[in-house]
Amino acid sequence: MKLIKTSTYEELSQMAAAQIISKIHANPSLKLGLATGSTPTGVYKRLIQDHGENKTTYKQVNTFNLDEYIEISKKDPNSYHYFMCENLFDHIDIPLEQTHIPDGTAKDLEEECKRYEQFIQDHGGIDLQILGIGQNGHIGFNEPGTSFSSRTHIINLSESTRKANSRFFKSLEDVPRQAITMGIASIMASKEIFLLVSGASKAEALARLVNGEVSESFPATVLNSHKNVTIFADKEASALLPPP
Ligand SMILES: O=P(O)(O)OC[C@H]1O[C@](O)(CO)[C@@H](O)[C@@H]1O
Repeated sequence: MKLIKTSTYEELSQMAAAQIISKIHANPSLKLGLATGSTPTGVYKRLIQDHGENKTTYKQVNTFNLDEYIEISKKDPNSYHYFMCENLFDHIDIPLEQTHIPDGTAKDLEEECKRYEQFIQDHGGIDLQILGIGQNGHIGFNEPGTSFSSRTHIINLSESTRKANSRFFKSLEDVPRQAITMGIASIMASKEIFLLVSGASKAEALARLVNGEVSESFPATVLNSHKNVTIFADKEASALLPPP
């Protein structure tokens, strides 16, 4: 794993965005895996800014999001569909039909998981996956204990994840109890992974990922066995890492 430490969140976002943009220039039909949550929003802002200033085009890019809440309509401001439109898709020239997110309102959710997994494979897989990390080590919505061989599946959200995400909802009660998420094996099948880690609240998780043994009890540790991972971490998130 390559670790890039930055002084600030702004620098982290700038550096990760610059690398994503250069990959799109090198491969205009990049298959780009996307994450939600607070961490990647700085990167998305810079992609939008660069699209305005330098006209980087997304006309041939396909995006694949990691996850979506179950039983939240796409029009609900708390859905990840809504989040992605607000934070990225509505501000760049990507055709909406080339943006893909699991459908948490599908009638047959098991079937939707199978469809989404197959769909990614039919597109030749993900070239570059952007990831955040939960304080409990979750990647996508794969909570501790999720099998490393899991493919896209339905997950029961842990209370700690629901609590962490309740900041976006009116109350904890409103936070969904389930989501569809790409599995660990689906994420690991990506050719390259950028993990974005920001803030003191993620310092322990990052230290455990970097120093710890690979264990299903802390899903992100699986990244130690991927061949092409870059971690972008700001100063606060790096605080508990051993000195170089
Ligand atoms: O960037 P945040 O908001 O801390 O979220 C971390 C992770 O948690 C999730 O939002 C799910 O809870 C992931 O999608 C994200 O990568």
